[in-house]
Amino acid sequence: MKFRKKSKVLLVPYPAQGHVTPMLKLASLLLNHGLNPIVITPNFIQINSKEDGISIISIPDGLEDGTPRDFFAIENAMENYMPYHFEKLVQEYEFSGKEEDGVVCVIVDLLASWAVKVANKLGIQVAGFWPAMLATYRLFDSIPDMLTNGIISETGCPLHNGPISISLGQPTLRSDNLPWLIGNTTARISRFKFWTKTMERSRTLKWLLVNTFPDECHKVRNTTILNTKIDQSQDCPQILPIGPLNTHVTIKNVSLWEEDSSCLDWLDKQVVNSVLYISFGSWVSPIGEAKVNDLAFALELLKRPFIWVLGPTWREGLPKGYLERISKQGKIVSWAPQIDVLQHETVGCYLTHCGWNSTVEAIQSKKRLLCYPIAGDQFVNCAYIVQKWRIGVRMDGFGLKDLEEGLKRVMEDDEMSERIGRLNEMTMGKVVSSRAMANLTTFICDIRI
Ligand SMILES: O=c1ccn([C@@H]2O[C@H](COP(=O)(O)OP(=O)(O)O[C@H]3O[C@H](CO)[C@@H](O)[C@H](O)[C@H]3O)[C@@H](O)[C@H]2O)c(=O)[nH]1
Repeated sequence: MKFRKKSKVLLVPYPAQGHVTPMLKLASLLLNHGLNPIVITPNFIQINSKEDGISIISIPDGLEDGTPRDFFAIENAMENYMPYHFEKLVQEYEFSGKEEDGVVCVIVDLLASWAVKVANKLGIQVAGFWPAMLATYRLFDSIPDMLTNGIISETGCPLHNGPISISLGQPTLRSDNLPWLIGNTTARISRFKFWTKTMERSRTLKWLLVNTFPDECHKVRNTTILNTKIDQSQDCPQILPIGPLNTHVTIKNVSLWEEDSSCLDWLDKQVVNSVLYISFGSWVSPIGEAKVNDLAFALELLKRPFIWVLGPTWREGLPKGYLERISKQGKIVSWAPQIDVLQHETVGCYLTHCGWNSTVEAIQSKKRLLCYPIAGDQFVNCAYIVQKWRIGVRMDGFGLKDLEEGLKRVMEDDEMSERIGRLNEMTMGKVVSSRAMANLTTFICDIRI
C-alpha cells in the first residue's frame, strides 16, 4: 500500500481550556504515530506547553485589547478573521516545495467549525473532533427531528415542559437544560443558530473523533426522543471514539493559567477522605456573585476542609474578612493542579460543574461527585453521573442544607465507590483503552492512504 508522504496535521481547537487540553493530547498521540502535529490558536490565548514535536502557532483573531472574550466575540473572530489567516498558513505549507511539508489532514473541534470550510475550499482532508460526550453530539444532531416533531420551536425554544430522553434507555434532561439555552432570549437564539450551522458543517465530514470511551457509542437505531423516531441510517460522519484522551497520554503545562501547587502541601496535612474540592472549570462567571457568596458562607458553616478554585476577581466579591476567617479550614486558589488534587487521598468529594474533562478526571481518580451543572453539555454529563452511573448527586443550591444533604448522600452511600470502580474499568480499563487506540490507528491509516 502506498502512503502519502505529507506529514503535517493541523489541529484547530476551540480557544477554551476544556477544548485545548484534549486537542493537545490528541496532538501528542499523532506525534507518536509519526505525524507532525501543529496546533492553531487565536492570538488571544497563550498555551504554555512546550512538548517536543508539537508546534503551536497563533494566528490573528481581530480581537482588540480590553474587549470581552465572550462566546459571541470569539464566534465573530472565528468566522470573520481567522479563516483568511488560516488559509494563508495552509497555502504556505502546501506550496513549500517539499511533499512532507504538505498538510495531510486538518482536525477541527466542532465548536471551531469555521476551519472545516477553509479545509474544504483548499481540498484538504478534514476530520471533526468532539471533545465531550457522544450523547451531547447526538442531542445536537437530533435538532432537525426535534423541530419536525414540535419538541422545540424554529428558534430552539422548548415547546414541552416534560423531560427529554437523550436516547432510548438513556438519562433524561429537563427541557430547560437543552445545551443552547444559555443567557437571555437573544443569546439563546444566536447559540441555537450557531449549533444549527455547526451541525450542518459536521454532516459534511468523513470522520468524527470523539473524546469518549468506545462503549458510550453503541449505535441505537430508531432512537426515541419524546416518541420521535430518528433516522440514523446515514453514516456521516464515521464516529470514532478515541478517548478519554487523558487516560492515554499525559502532557505537561497544558493550562492556560499558572497552577498553584501549594494546595498539594496543604492536602498532605489533611485527614484521608475529608477534603471537599470545588471547581467550576473555566465557567465561574455564569454562577454570579450571589451564589459565590452563598457557597462561601455555607462552606464556612460546614466546618469541613476544602480547596476552592476561584479567580481573583471573584475573590474580591467575597464577604469582608472571609479569607482570614477560613484560612485554617480551607484554601482558595486561582487555578489548581486539578489532576494531582483529585488523585490526592485526602480529597473525599468533588463539587463540580460537570465539564467533561473534569468528569473524566474524577472517574479516573475514583472520586464521588456533587454536581452543579451550569451550562451547555454539563447538564448531559450530570444526567449520566446522577441517573445512569450513580456516582454523584445533583445540587440545586448552595445553602448549608444543600451541602450537608448532598455530602451525606454521597459520602454515606457505601456502594458508590464500587460503582465508581466499575465505571473506571468500563471507561478506562485496558481492554476498552486498546479499542479506543485501535480506532485512532484506523483513522491515521485512512488519512495516509
Ligand atoms: O483549577 C483548575 C480547574 C480546572 N483545571 C482543568 O481544566 C479543565 C477543565 O475542563 P472541563 O471540566 O471540561 O471544563 P471547561 O473548561 O469549563 O470546559 C468546556 O469544555 C468542555 C469540553 O467540551 C465541556 O464539557 C464544558 O462543559 C465546557 O465548559 C480540566 O482538565 C481540569 O483539570 C485545572 O487544571 N485547574
